[in-house]
Amino acid sequence: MTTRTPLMAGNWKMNLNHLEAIAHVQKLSFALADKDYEDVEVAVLAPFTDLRSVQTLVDGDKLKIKYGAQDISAHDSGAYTGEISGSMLAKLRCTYVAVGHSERRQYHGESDEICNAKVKAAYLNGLTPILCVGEGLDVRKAGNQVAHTLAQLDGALKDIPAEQAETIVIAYEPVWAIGTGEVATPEDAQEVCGAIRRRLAELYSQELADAVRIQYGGSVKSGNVAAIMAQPDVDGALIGGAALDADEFVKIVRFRDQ
Ligand SMILES: O=C[C@H](O)COP(=O)(O)O
Repeated sequence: MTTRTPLMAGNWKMNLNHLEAIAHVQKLSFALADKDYEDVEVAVLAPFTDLRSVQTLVDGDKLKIKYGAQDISAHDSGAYTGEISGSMLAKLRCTYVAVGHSERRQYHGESDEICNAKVKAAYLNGLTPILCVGEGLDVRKAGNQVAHTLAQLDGALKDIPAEQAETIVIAYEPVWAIGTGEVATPEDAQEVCGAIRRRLAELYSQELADAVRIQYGGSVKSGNVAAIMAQPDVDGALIGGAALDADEFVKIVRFRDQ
């Protein structure tokens, strides 16, 4: 049986300037001990303007924490004002990049086609995409959460070969649970995460599906993380608000103690 190392990733969203980012990562690095990294991977997804500072700190202090960006351009380079390319992120030695977060889909009109292009841009530059999928409240109320989420998955993975897809991270984030304090029940999370894994097996292979990490995101806190992580198809969390509090984020990383 495949062992999947849980990935606890803090998505800072549009919070923490580069000075605050340094202080925050330092606080995390002091609080986290080597043993915390033994069976959990820890990452932060920082604003673009923080990444160079985070890189310098991580490199200089040889920290085990990984870092990445919250978005990536679908384009390689050129006249795309305001965009940040995958090669720029790779140059900053980012490991991860979020693709298709619901806030990008909602406020920036990102379609599954755009997400697909961004997943391709990430792989082209050696970055690991954290592909975000999940349904809104109306879809959930209609009971269509699985079909909706799998359609997003299919769209974003179009023409992505198995040798790339085997490293992807999928974050299931029901939109109605993001930043609302409204956490999905562990059973809600398992229902969709399990369906995502089964779809990966259909699209690729059971072996690949067993290797891919699927996170849950949406109002994750130290008080609810253990029950969510106890679900068989949940391999980590994408944490928003609670990741801005270093002490709380460390408790989430130590979910086995909660
Ligand atoms: O990327 C993180 C998610 O949007 C969850 O955010 P939240 O933990 O503030 O609900």
